[in-house]
This record gives sequence, structure tokens and C-alpha cells, in this order.
Amino acid sequence: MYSVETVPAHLEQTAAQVLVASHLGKRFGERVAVDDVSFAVAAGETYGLLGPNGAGKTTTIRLICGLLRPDAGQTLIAGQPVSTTATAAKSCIGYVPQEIALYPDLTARENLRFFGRLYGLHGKALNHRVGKVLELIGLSERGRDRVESFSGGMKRRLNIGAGLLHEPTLLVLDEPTVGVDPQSRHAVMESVRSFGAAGMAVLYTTHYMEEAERLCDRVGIIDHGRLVAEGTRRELVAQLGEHDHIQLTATGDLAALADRCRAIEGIDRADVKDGQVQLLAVEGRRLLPAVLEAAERIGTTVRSVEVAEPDLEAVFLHLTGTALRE
Ligand SMILES: Nc1ncnc2c1ncn2[C@@H]1O[C@H](COP(=O)(O)OP(=O)(O)OP(=O)(O)O)[C@@H](O)[C@H]1O
Repeated sequence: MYSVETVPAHLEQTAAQVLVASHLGKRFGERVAVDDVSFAVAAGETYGLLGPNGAGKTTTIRLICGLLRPDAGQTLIAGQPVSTTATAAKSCIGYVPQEIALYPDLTARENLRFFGRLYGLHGKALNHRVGKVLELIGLSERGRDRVESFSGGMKRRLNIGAGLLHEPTLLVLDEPTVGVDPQSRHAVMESVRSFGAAGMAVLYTTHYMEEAERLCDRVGIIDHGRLVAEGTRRELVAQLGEHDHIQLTATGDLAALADRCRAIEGIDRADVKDGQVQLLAVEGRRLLPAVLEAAERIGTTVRSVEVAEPDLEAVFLHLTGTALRE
């Protein structure tokens, strides 16, 4: 269990830190879902947990919100320890689950009133908060409409609104844009951005690299239950040094092409994903002739070559050897 001695210095609770997760661990039978995960989120900061499906994001969030008991480690929220029974810490959290949990035949306002009562709000205070939350999520004009008439993105935003009624200091969102069309996704992200700007600490999980890059002040990269790196986008990308991320679209034996590329000096990673060979290479442009020659030798046809500046996708590839995208 947590003791002051076991908390790394940079994770000790400071006034600005709303959430401190220390050495969290959770197994399901033989499967390790979360393995020694530690990170902190400050007031006004949006922290992204970025990882592929099954990486352990939801389990981490459920531990942090006191919905699951950890096998190891502890979470402090606003200085209060979280447990499955403690209420002080939990009352600081607004938890927005992956699944939409709304009543379709009630209006947006009625839904929020219902959830507000669950948080112990009533009378004028409840009305005031419902109005405020509708404003925050950009649905003031639609408060009297039934939820069944809403788009996917509007339902998502209302789902988020239900987690905001009790004015949490920490908002926890579990993949809030899954299944949302691109335009609504933008609206959801804009809402989330405004919460951070308003001083809330936001913990946001996603497997979309672009969302983590655009929205989050800091990102923790999670894979197989372990936090393999964290930092600002700039800090994470700096880990790659001068590397370029090269994507080859080709037909033929891609595994053989990746093998050949691995043997070329300067290429640090070569992996096959989604009908592409993905390479990480120092001064990648310089190596393109050697790559094309290798392709020709083994009879693969390269259809297109894309050389990109490193992004979080490349960081993920570098750290784990697999691509983030499904
Ligand atoms: N209740 C459970 N019982 C058994 N195994 C579980 C349980 N919940 C999660 N797992 C396993 O733990 C691992 C982490 O799952 P988790 O849902 O935390 O990942 P995730 O990153 O949130 O993925 P997704 O994006 O698909 O939700 C997976 O291998 C999953 O199968």
C-alpha cells in the first residue's frame, strides 16, 4: 500500500496537483491489466492516456475513480485517498464512462436534473447548475429537446455534462469520441478544451494520436498496462532525436521487405502494419534509394512513400515496436 516513502518525488501531492496516482497495479487472474502506473495531473491541465485497445486505459481510470480496488498502489484526489468506499475523494471526480448513459425519452434538461439529484443537488442550486452545464457543453438551445432526437456528438456532450453537475475538480473522460462523426468529434474536443481552460484537471483516454496531440498538455503512453513514457508532445518527440517516420505502401511480401529494411544502416525500426511498412530512420530521406533497391530485389512494388516529421505515432512505434493505429 501507499506510504510517503514509496511516492516518487515528482509525484508528491502539491497544492496544484489534483490527481496523484502512485504505483497502481491490477490483475485479472493471470492477466496483468495495469502494471506499476504512476502519474499526476495538475489543476487546469489536460492529461492524455494514449494507448491501443486493451492497453489498460479503462482499468487505470476505474482504479483512479474508486470503481475497482487496486492490487497495488494508491490514488490521491485533492489530497484525499481514493478507495471503493471513500466518498470525500470521489465527490471531487466527474467520471464520464465510454458508454452513453442517458434516458432517450427525456429532454436534455430532464436528464441533467435527474443526474443532478443523484449528486444531492435540488431546488435553485440544481436549476442553476443545469443551466450552467448546458451552456458549458454548448447545448443551451437544445435543453428542451428529447435526447432521442440528438446526434451522436450531442449525446456525447450531454453524457459529459452529466459528469460536470457537481462541479468536480477532476474530470475523467474514457474515450469520449469513440463512434462519433468527425464534425461532432471536433465539438466534443472543443468542449473538453474549455474545461481545462476553466481550471479543471482533466484526464482523457484515447487511442487517437491526433486527439492526444491536439488536446492534451501532457501525454502518458500506455502499452500492455505499463506507462512507457510521458511528457509534453515536444518532450516525447524529442526522445526520437533526428528520426523520420517513413510509411511505404507496397504490394508483395511486406514482411520480407521489413526484414530487408532492418538490415539497412540508419533504420532503427521496420514494422508491417495495415498493408504498410513503417520505418523509423535517422535522416530517412537519405535512405530512400537503399529502401527502394531492397524492395526491387525481393520483388515488392512500392506504390507510395511518405516521409513525415516524427509525431506521437512514431514515438509509440519507437517505444513499443507496434503501430498505434488499428
Ligand atoms: N473485468 C475484466 N476481467 C478480465 N479481464 C479484463 C477485465 N477488464 C479488463 N480486462 C483486460 O485487461 C486488459 C486491459 O483492458 P482495458 O479495458 O483497461 O484496456 P483499454 O486500454 O481501456 O482498452 P479499450 O480501448 O479497448 O477500452 C485487457 O487485456 C482486458 O481484456
